[in-house]
Amino acid sequence: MAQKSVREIALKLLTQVGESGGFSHILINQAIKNHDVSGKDKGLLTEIVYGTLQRKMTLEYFLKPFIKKKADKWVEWLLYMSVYQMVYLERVPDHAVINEAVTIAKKKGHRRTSGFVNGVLRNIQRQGLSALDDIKDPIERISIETSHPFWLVRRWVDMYGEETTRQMCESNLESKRLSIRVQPLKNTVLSVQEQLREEGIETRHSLLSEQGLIVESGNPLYSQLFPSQITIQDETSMLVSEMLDLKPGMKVLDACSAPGGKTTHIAEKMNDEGELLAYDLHDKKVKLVKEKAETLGLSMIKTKAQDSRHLGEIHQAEEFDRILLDAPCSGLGVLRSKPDIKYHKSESDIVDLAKIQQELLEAVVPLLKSDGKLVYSTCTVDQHENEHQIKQLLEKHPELTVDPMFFKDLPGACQDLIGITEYGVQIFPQDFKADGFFITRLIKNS
Ligand SMILES: C[S@@+](CC[C@H](N)C(=O)[O-])C[C@H]1O[C@@H](n2cnc3c(N)ncnc32)[C@H](O)[C@@H]1O
Repeated sequence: MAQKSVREIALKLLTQVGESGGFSHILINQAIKNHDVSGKDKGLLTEIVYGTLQRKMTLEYFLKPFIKKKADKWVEWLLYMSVYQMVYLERVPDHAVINEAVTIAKKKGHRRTSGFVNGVLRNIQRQGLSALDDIKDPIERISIETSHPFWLVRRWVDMYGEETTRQMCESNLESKRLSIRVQPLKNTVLSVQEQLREEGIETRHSLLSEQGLIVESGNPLYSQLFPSQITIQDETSMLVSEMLDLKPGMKVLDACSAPGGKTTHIAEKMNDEGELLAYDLHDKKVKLVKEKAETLGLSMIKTKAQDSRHLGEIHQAEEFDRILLDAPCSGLGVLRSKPDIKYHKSESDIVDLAKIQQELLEAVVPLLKSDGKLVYSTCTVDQHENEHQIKQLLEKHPELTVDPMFFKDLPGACQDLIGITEYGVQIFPQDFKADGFFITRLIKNS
């Protein structure tokens, strides 16, 4: 496929997800399939789309002095992706980027539009870009330089300090590294690693889960082992089920289970023996969990559509040995793979989510057996949704404590993390170049 088409596809994706959100690698994979994008064009498409989304605010800053009038959204995105290539992709010459942008503008708009695009990009080429050094305020500087909204940077600096925030924001600009989880009831990690190597996929062992492999090169989505013997899952996400202290035969509740990454991990860790009830809000969502379980050949998982805030109406008190509440959250730990989230979330979303998280916690606590353990996790970096939730819950429930064994059970690689507090562990995206997660384990004392 000619590069021209790749950039047109990139523009379509960017205009679509840049405005309305909902970006994921699935969308890119779909576009690759639908348009039959091949070979190195796949890499270019992925790089342009992720890179432009990840750096949108920096690109806006660069473009601002050159745009004097309001342009259509698609024209703005065309300019963003062109400047992205001019600044960050060394292998693509500027004149090729400009010619391509002008061709797309001609095809999609009026002659005036292509003249405008040509003028803006040529002026940038001639005059150069505004220096980021000109931004004196440290929060604004991090915000523009790493393309994170001002409110978010200020919030993170208040919570974690300037240095950690800068590291986190810079780390969010890196490309996402894939990791996989081996279905241990079907294959061993060593043999999977060997089979992947034969398929040209190099991996190394995860430090966070004995079932985990980090992909160093190659694409496991094209492996023969996918999806029945390996699951794509971030290694910090794997750590969540690792921390549940599971044994075969237990009765386990997964209150927010879709699409089922952690549910299936739990079943694998329990040897597929015992009871595992997996809930989520809608039929469509629990269907994903069911399908994932079937694909991996796991039979212990029972799924049902259910608002877990009302689980007390269908379950007895003290019914479960283990409970996982992998709560709905703002997702600020996964900005590397879903960069659109940072432009669409607001502080009021965090307040709303925190309310639901507390309601979910309150609903599942009575269902936990005496001496039972509850893991609370989110894929976000925000004290309000994480540490504060646990603090608030413990104040209301003297029967609960943070399980002291939780900290001992954390893998060696986590022992010195700066995110460890009395309430659990906040893993930052820069810690393992993986998703940011908060994880804690509570125990109900008899
Ligand atoms: C972080 S995701 C769970 C991811 C899942 N544990 C996994 O590893 O694949 C949070 C889930 O909570 C679900 N959810 C939100 N509110 C809920 C509620 N009141 N009851 C049950 N599930 C809810 C969402 O639909 C979403 O699928």
